[in-house]
Amino acid sequence: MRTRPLKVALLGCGVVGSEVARIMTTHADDLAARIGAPVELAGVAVRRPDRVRAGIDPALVTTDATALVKRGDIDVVVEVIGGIEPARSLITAAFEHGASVVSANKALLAQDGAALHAAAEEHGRDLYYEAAVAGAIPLIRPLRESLAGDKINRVMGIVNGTTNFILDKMDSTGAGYQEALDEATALGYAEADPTADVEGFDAAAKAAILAGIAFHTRVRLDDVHREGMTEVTAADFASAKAMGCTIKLLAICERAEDGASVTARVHPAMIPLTHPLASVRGAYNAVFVESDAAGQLMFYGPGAGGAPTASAVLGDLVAVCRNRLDGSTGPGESAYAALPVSPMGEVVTRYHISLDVADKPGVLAQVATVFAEHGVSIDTVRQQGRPDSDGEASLVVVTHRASDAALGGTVEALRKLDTVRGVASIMRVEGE
Ligand SMILES: NC(=O)C1=CN([C@@H]2O[C@H](COP(=O)(O)OP(=O)(O)OC[C@H]3O[C@@H](n4cnc5c(N)ncnc54)[C@H](O)[C@@H]3O)[C@@H](O)[C@H]2O)C=CC1
Ligand SMILES: N[C@@H](CC=O)C(=O)O
Ligand code: NA
Repeated sequence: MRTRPLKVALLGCGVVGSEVARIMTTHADDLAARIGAPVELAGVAVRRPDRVRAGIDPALVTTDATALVKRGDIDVVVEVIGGIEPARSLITAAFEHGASVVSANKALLAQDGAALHAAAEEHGRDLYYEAAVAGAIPLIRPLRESLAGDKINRVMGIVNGTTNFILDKMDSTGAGYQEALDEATALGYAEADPTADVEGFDAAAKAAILAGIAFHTRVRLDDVHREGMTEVTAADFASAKAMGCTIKLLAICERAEDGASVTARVHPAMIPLTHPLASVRGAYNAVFVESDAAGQLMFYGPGAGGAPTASAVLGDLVAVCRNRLDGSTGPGESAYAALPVSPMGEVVTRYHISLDVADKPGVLAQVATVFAEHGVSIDTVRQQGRPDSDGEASLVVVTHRASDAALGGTVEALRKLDTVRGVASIMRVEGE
């Protein structure tokens, strides 16, 4: 074993960073044995230097992250600050000054992954980010390496722990949205600003990363159709239950049937209780991968939280350190397929639409005609009168597979009917 240590700079010492530092210290001997050289925490960049950080030598702590990455003797920079800046400049400077980088920053990778990969390649260094998607779950490496010889057609999963925790609480305990969100924040699952979680930005960033790797195509955050989960109500859960379903915030990346394009989207969806994703509870994540040769694979585990995320960071750290010792680098970006990313209108799936309608003869026929005129085939219709609602009824329509554009046209036309008083909810139905 080499005795001269590999030097690691840690940027950020929050939920994830503090766990990375702890594991680096408590598992130092095992890490050294696995890498073939000791790894030394050479500096820790923080924003609040006065905070007491158990197990971290105060002499290592600095508020000058830029000076730390530019020191020249750093082998690996671990970026767990989050956000776009200063993380992007720090990572770029790290490559320029000879370090490889391990990051958990999905927001940055979804926005600027191509440029960062190019910078890593230019300087002959690694950029690894297993923790950026689905926390501890090994997913990026299996997609990039284990499935490199297969053709991936679909990646669908629950990739945000906070929203899964909230939806699960709302479904199983009847908790309110805010109560469930507060608990997720206290447990360290939610981002500093939970908007990123509940509005689907976090899952969309992960979908962009997954689609890019799965389809060997550059997919950016802006290419991902995104709907959050803040408008999911107790009534939606009741409708889902009536259909034998539950509601999950899903990230779905698909190759078109003709193979000529791809789509990536994040939105709440009903899935049957019999589907394996329905039983993913709490802050757990799970991702289904469908490929030509392997068939269906499922990856499951903790997708958020300090220690689980640090596990993925440490796995990358070991891999990157091994590469440094070998003088090699791991796989970089693979975007050779360069498939176009189609808009949401071209996505084909099933829909659950809940309408408030006038409870009088002929309404059902009128509604059915609108669906037919837009080429959307109805699977089931359920009507129920509402005793408290003065001549109104709820009409729940579940469609066969139709394009999002056709469904959009249908809903627009339905809203124009006098007998349709309102569209209470529209939800996609997946996993059947
Ligand atoms: N918490 C989780 O469950 C997961 C987090 N991640 C990602 O890991 C990264 C870190 O997340 P958390 O640890 O949860 O966030 P956090 O907010 O707990 O920690 C970030 C730390 O960086 C510090 N910081 C901010 N700007 C800095 C600067 N210029 N120099 C030095 N320190 C600075 C902050 O003071 C804070 O302590 C993010 O990219 C996040 O998306 C990824 C997977 C799961
Ligand atoms: N806020 C994220 C953390 C992991 O990426 C989540 O809740 O999944
Ligand atoms: Na992961």
